[in-house]
Amino acid sequence: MTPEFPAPRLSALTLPLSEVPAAAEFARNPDVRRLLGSADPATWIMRGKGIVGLGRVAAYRVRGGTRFTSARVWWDELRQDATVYDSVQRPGTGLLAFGAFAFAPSSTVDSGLMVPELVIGTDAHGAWLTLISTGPSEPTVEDVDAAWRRLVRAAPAVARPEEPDAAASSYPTAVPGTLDEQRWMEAVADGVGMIRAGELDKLVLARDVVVDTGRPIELGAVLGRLSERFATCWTYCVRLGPEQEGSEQEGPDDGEGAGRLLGATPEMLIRVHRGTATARVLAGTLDRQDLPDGANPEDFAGTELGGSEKQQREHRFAVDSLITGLSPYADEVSGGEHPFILALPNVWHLASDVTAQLRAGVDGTLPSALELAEAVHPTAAVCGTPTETAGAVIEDLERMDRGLYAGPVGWLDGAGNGEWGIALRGAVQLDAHRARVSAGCGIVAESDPRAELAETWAKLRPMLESLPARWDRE
Ligand SMILES: C=C(O[C@@H]1C=C(C(=O)O)C=C[C@H]1O)C(=O)O
Repeated sequence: MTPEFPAPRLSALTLPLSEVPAAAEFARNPDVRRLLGSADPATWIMRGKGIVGLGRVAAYRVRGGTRFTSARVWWDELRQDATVYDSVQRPGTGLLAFGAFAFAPSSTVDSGLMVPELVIGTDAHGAWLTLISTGPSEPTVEDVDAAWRRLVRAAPAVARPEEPDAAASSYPTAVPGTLDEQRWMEAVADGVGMIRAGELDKLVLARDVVVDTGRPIELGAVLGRLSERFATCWTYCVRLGPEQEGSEQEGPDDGEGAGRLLGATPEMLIRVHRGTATARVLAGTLDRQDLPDGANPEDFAGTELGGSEKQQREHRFAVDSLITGLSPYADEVSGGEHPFILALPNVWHLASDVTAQLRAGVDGTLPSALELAEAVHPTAAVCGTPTETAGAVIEDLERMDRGLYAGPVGWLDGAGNGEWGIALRGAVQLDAHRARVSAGCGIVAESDPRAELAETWAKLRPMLESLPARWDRE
């Protein structure tokens, strides 16, 4: 069921932020988190840098096994027909789309891309702004100014958590989604049995909970809180489109936010910047709440993760799957031999950074970030080994449609650059005050269902604690 959405003709104008009069105040401190008070932002933020998209001029939604290919065809057409004026020329400048893709080809949830009207980006070299409009005429600086005034609303102040960080391992406002805790642990036990029987090597099983915050979710505050607390993760947010199924037109925002995907992921599926691909593979987790009193955190994580044969093996499956997916596109793939420990506020992970120099294909062009995201998704960090078997077992045991959870989320530009994270540590908004939050764990032969359940709570915590965030208006 692939709806046909004609790609519109677009024009894009990218300027250094300093050349946009209306943005003069923002340009003095171009921390993109300051834009989070704006309506319906799309985000990709790490340490206050990254990309925020406001408004939208085009969107494409698709389902099924060809979701990546269809989206790429749509983007290629749109990009070839577009007129782009870009005096900055860096990854993320010029034409840009945010996107999210369902974990499974069988998902009944839409995947797709959406092109914002205004893009504000910052990287180590500076800040820029892109205005994207429909029609062939070149946008002017006056148009950019007008769009800024219309779309940008500064954040009120800092985001604060509404409730103190809960130390408990369960949350009264979170009710089980598809499987309750007991049935999910039974599914894990079944998975362990299949692994021990030699049917597969590794399996990632997830579960979902539904959170009701009791009043409208303050999106900007939630994103502000996530990006502040999980500064070394990528704070993502994208809403692919209006909620009417199969509609290609941008409808009025129903104000409910249904379908919006948001979170702060520590895992980079694939980043392409000027012909170099990089990935951060995670697998192997330790809850910080398990730190014994008086123990040294680094030593504890080093022993429990670095020194654990089970965790190292779990990790290796994930690295190998990434390298296998990437190798056909690269002359050389390096990294992953010596996993390091990534410390996050809630957990420690075993992590590997992998780098590849991309090779041009038969048509002489380098693969785009989206092409590579398709090639490497799903890695064994979120699916298992072997991939096909694990995918089928997941559907059977989890009994839920993962939707956008654990799928690629991120952005791409007109030159093929992009960053696609894995949509983890996130939620999908169900309506104004409810969200579905999902988390999973790698299962191997030695896995214990109760320990895996505790691990899901550790991974759910970032969202459960951030969803009630409010802007501090004092
Ligand atoms: C599946 C999730 O996380 C993944 C699984 C991990 C593990 O099993 O140790 C670690 C990081 C992620 O690759 C999740 O956060 O939901």
